[in-house]
Amino acid sequence: MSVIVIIKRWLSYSRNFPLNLYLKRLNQQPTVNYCHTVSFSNIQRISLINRFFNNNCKMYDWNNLPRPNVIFVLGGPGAGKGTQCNLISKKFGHVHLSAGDLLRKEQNTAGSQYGELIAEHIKNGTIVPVEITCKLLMNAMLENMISLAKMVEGNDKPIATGNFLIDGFPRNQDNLDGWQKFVGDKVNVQLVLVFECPEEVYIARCLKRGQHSGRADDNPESMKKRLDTHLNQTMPIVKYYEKLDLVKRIDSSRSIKEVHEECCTILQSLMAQAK
Ligand SMILES: Nc1ncnc2c1ncn2[C@@H]1O[C@H](COP(=O)(O)OP(=O)(O)OP(=O)(O)O)[C@@H](O)[C@H]1O
Ligand SMILES: Nc1ccn([C@H]2C[C@H](O)[C@@H](COP(=O)(O)O)O2)c(=O)n1
Repeated sequence: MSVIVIIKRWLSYSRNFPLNLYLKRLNQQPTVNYCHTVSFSNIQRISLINRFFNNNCKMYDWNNLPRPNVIFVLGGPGAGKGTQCNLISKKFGHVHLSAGDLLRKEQNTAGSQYGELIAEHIKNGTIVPVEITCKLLMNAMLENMISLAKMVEGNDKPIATGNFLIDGFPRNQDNLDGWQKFVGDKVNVQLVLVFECPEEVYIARCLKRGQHSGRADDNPESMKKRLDTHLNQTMPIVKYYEKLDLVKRIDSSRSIKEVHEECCTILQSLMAQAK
């Protein structure tokens, strides 16, 4: 290891000394460089994201990390977004972040100040304010970017770019506005995949899933509201991205395998263009 590399590592550590000390006190792994995967409690997450927003913590400034690629995944309730994201993620290595899953996790986190609010929105099929959802998404992206990034000797910046599938976002105008405000050009939105089925298929799938999912919204009452939200709030967002020529609509009433094959064709063509 050259002297320059040692000095760089020392500078990287000392620059983050207060944060490292803080994490050490909490028996957390200190964040010496970009290669560490760090797991934070909920309160630390919020504190870190605040630091990021205030741009106080250089370690977590996205300007120091490669600009990630994002594919948004939209579609009605039960369209198969989660199922297809899992398959894409296994085949192509994308990191799958589901806005709904992040919100449910936050809702179930003991002591979360947002728990009740999130529960109410989920039951009513309405959309949680973007400040909460965007913070959860950005924090999850940042954690993944830090663990994905690779420092190369002699290079000041890490090189590995994150490829993210963001499932169930942006769901309405508030989501879109918040995304533009907090994230904007920090990421490269490559594509919006939209999974579509006839309404009766959405309903049948969610009600069947409701027999074992334990979800508070897989019932006929919540389904009506979720479908209404999808039609009146999410579809205008799809139209917005259509004007930017970023949308691929996929008929997801077919078998899981058939839908996956179409996704693979789309992703392969995207990757060929990106080369
Ligand atoms: N192509 C398909 N054919 C039949 N069943 C499917 C298909 N895709 C998904 N499913 C089933 O439908 C249910 C809903 O799928 P999934 O959770 O992937 O949808 P989703 O769009 O992520 O739903 P939500 O937005 O409500 O979270 C699951 O039980 C899943 O196994
Ligand atoms: N951007 C989002 C995504 C989800 N929610 C809430 C409201 C949804 O009905 C619920 C379930 O999401 P799903 O698992 O179907 O993607 O979560 C939201 O408010 N904002």
